[in-house]
Amino acid sequence: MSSSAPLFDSAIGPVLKAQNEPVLGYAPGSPERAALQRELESQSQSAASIPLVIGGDHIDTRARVDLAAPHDHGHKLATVSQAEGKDIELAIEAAMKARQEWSRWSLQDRSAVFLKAADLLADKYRQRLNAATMLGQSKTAQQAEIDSACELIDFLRFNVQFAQEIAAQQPNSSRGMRNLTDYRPLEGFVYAVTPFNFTAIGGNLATAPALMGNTVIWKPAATAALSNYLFLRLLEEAGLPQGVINFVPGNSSEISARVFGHPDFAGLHFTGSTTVFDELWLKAAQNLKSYKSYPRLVGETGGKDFVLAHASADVEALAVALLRGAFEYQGQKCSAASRAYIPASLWPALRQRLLEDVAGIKMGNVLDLSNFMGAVIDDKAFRRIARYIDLARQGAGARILAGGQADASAGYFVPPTVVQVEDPGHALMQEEIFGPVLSVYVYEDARWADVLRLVDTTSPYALTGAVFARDRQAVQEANGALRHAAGNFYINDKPTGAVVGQQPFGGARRSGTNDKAGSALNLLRWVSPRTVKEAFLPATHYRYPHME
Ligand SMILES: NC(=O)c1ccc[n+]([C@@H]2O[C@H](COP(=O)([O-])OP(=O)(O)OC[C@H]3O[C@@H](n4cnc5c(N)ncnc54)[C@H](O)[C@@H]3O)[C@@H](O)[C@H]2O)c1
Ligand SMILES: N[C@@H](CCC=O)C(=O)O
Repeated sequence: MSSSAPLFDSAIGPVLKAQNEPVLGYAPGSPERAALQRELESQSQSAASIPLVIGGDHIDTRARVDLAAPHDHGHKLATVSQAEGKDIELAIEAAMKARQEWSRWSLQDRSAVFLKAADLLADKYRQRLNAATMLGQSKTAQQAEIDSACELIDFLRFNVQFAQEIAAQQPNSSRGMRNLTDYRPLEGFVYAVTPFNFTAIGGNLATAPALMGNTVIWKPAATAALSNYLFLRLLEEAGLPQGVINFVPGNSSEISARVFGHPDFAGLHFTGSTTVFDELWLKAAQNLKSYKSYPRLVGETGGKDFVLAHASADVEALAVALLRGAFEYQGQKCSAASRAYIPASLWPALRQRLLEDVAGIKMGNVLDLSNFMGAVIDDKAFRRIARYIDLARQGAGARILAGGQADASAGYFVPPTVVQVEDPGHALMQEEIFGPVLSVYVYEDARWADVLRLVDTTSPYALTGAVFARDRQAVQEANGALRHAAGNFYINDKPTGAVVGQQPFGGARRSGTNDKAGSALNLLRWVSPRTVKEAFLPATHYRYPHME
């Protein structure tokens, strides 16, 4: 990197308009299916070794943990190096060193790295990253394609567009002066702590601050290390300079203690559970006075996402939305439909159609592409979900209508489970389960207004939600009454599957800071703008006209 590179970009060329990456279908006989199957076979042959990546060095540590396939836990996929205290100090040093040059690169030059990364992912790396996501996180071909290929490519391309639009926003200048906004990166490093469930989210949390000129410490979820490390290698191939993103899998608490104790900590880019985000926020607060600047804390967290049906809803569309919304990726999307409110008049027809479809769902090893569902991520998740199913089985006021028999003998399999509850305040209607469990409350049609209040007040979260109605008045009422109940609100569609550039994603209340991943709003959190005024003809005496 040259130190004569420009300090900031005020002159930006025409903004490149991003397009969403088309989703491939993987139908039998298609070239993408054959390529994916070859890659799955190749990655299944032997266990990978995943190092730390600090300042461009790939470091194998003595402390390591094994990573297994969730759908076949006897199959070891990788051994993952574990960062310890001194590694974190080195990673922070590397980030601060790389910052000196990276923060001076022009936005155009930084953008080129991420645009090249998007192109590499759309082509050479597409099936490699999809296969790693399928094997490591137990996604089907469709679920991997919309995540590790399309959503991640979209994040990379749209963020470049949004960053350029931000840079082009400049203040007015009047005669005798010029004014500029210099979109500086934060003065320090950013800590990206990422979840297991979306390879795209991991990639975005690390790259969005980097695009804005920051350097990053990336702590991936242990169970997503295979796909996340492969993405880091892709970034290296795209030309990301050493030390800009430092990859440190390892013990979360130990890593966080070092990071939050460092005076150059400038921002947290987190996605995961509400409990962990609370913990990290408190750590930052405890250390606040030791930081150079007030850190930016961005966290997208849990959800208890609803589907509310009005008596005018289309039953077929509702049934499909519930099934896909609740059970795709085993219900492990923060956006997953988890509580449903169904009018009594529709329930008999809906129940029949939903249970018939659920009975036809195929679940199993994701190497078999005919499966609709794989396994949940690990033993801890399996046990948590099983506890909720037991609550439904044993507690009064709940009845299991489908599923319920979880089995962890070969992989962590939890079948799609539908529970009907009598009490709309049941724990199954309030708490995030993060598994394939859909709780249904059936209400009297005439109590629509009460149900709107119930949906709004039952759970502390406010991430996604959907209303199904053909009656326009009902749509309007739900849209108004549930304005603060979801950051992403859907009308006659499932509450999952937000697309970058189309439905910017994030929720409020206990679902996070709602900084909308994959939008300009998020990128603005990673800059600390400086206003520059230059006077061409500065005043040469201090007196004003009224003094004459
Ligand atoms: N709102 C969103 O956009 C969104 C998107 C995806 C997932 N999620 C949420 O994420 C959760 C599921 O993902 P998960 O199981 O990976 O979440 P998690 O909170 O268990 O883990 C998230 C990350 O935090 C790390 N972590 C855990 N304990 C930590 C600690 N004490 N200090 C520092 N880091 C720590 C984990 O290792 C992981 O990297 C769900 O609650 C889901 O709703 C939210
Ligand atoms: N874009 C995804 C985000 C899911 C989070 O886990 C969705 O909208 O379903």
